[in-house]
Amino acid sequence: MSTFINDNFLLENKYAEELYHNYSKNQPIIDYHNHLNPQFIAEDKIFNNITDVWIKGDHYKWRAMRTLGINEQFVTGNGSDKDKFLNWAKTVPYTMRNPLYHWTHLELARYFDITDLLNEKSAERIYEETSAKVNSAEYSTRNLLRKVNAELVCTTEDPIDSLDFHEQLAKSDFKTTVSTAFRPDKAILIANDGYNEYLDVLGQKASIEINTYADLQAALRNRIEYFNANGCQLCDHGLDQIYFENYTESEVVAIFKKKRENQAISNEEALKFQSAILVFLCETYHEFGWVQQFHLGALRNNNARMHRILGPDTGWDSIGDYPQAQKLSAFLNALDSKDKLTKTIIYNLNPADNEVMATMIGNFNDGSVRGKVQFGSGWWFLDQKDGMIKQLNALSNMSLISCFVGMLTDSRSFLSFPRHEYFRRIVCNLLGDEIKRGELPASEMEWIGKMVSDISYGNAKEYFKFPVK
Ligand SMILES: O=C(O)[C@@H](O)[C@H](O)[C@H](O)C(=O)CO
Repeated sequence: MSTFINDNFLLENKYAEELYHNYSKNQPIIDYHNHLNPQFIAEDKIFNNITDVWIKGDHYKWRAMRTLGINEQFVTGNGSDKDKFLNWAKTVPYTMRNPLYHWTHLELARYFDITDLLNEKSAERIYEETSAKVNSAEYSTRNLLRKVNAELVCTTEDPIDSLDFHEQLAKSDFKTTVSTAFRPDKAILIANDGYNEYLDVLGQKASIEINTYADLQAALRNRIEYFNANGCQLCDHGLDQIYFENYTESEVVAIFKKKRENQAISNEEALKFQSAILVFLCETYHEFGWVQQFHLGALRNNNARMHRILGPDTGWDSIGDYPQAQKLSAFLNALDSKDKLTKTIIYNLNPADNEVMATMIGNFNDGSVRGKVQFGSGWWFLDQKDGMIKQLNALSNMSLISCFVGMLTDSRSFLSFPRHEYFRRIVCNLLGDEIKRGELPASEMEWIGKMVSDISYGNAKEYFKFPVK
């Protein structure tokens, strides 16, 4: 057995080991937010090689390779898949203390039973060994999900997307439920390039010509009904901050009219519109009983040159320093005041906002639902050991970690599910460490084990109430 990724990886004492092995390890995975491609699952795609399934689409790896000085040709460019892998292998030893180092070796161990370290020396052999397996029926997309005991995966779709693959999967005998999250940010961000062109497509999909603000609301509602009819129970927003400006309905109607007439709108007008449409959407989510997610604080597409070449979500984003508390509080209060605040998960990208979020959720946990408003797991740059521990500590210190719905991969790769194991080991070690130090009673192992089991699976099961196939 490798001395590195072994059965007690990240577990520093017997209490942590007992909590992980007896109460967490075997819990199924509910991956309630990711960016996986549902077509690959529906068609049960067999990947060409390890690069195809493990490096393509993974901007975490891309950033590390670029930082090491690897030419873009071997990151996202026209380099061969094998050369891209060899360059990734060369990079791995330099990722020590970045979560990629742990994730890489966890994934090689869990999917391929490879416990050797990945580096230039082992690269060729590991490429051949993993690629031969990946390019086989045993490693088809559905089998990759079966290997990790995934009970449910929730992809992320735009209102204009078709859910044909989700419909196909719902009718299939594939045991893993494949749901979706409704992500309408493109309909909100009125100042973005291509906004009117996007609305034209949205109108076609909803069979509603979008000329007025009321038309836009009708089209979005139409698509929410379509998503809901296909089992969607979740939405997702990735915004720099919550928008909550004072506006009147007539102002918003006039602003939208100006936009549809291709007139310039001011930043203030854009914020008024974004505030109004976001409230409309959230009131509709409440009507449909959905869970709403807000990913707040990313500073996106910072490298204009590379954004022009590669587009969004390709590794050129970073942590923003937007103010969050005041607008978020006013926004949640406005919905709560009308009894239209649905179950909500808030994720921050700036760790300076951890305590803001951990205390904010308490303002609207009104006793109506257990854990109604959640502080989401460490996201993006924070979904590593340090970031997860900080989020868990803030949540423990200022709310109830026992009601936490736990981990999600937020990933674009079908080999990322050991991130759930990574998270579960960290949770068990945090609690095990406090038991060892006498800060939690060792007499309550069963109770603490139940907490761990709930955070690993049971709380998400109860909170989302996804239908089980
Ligand atoms: O929700 C987002 O916008 C981010 O999660 C984004 O998708 C990012 O590319 C990501 O995958 C972070 O894990």
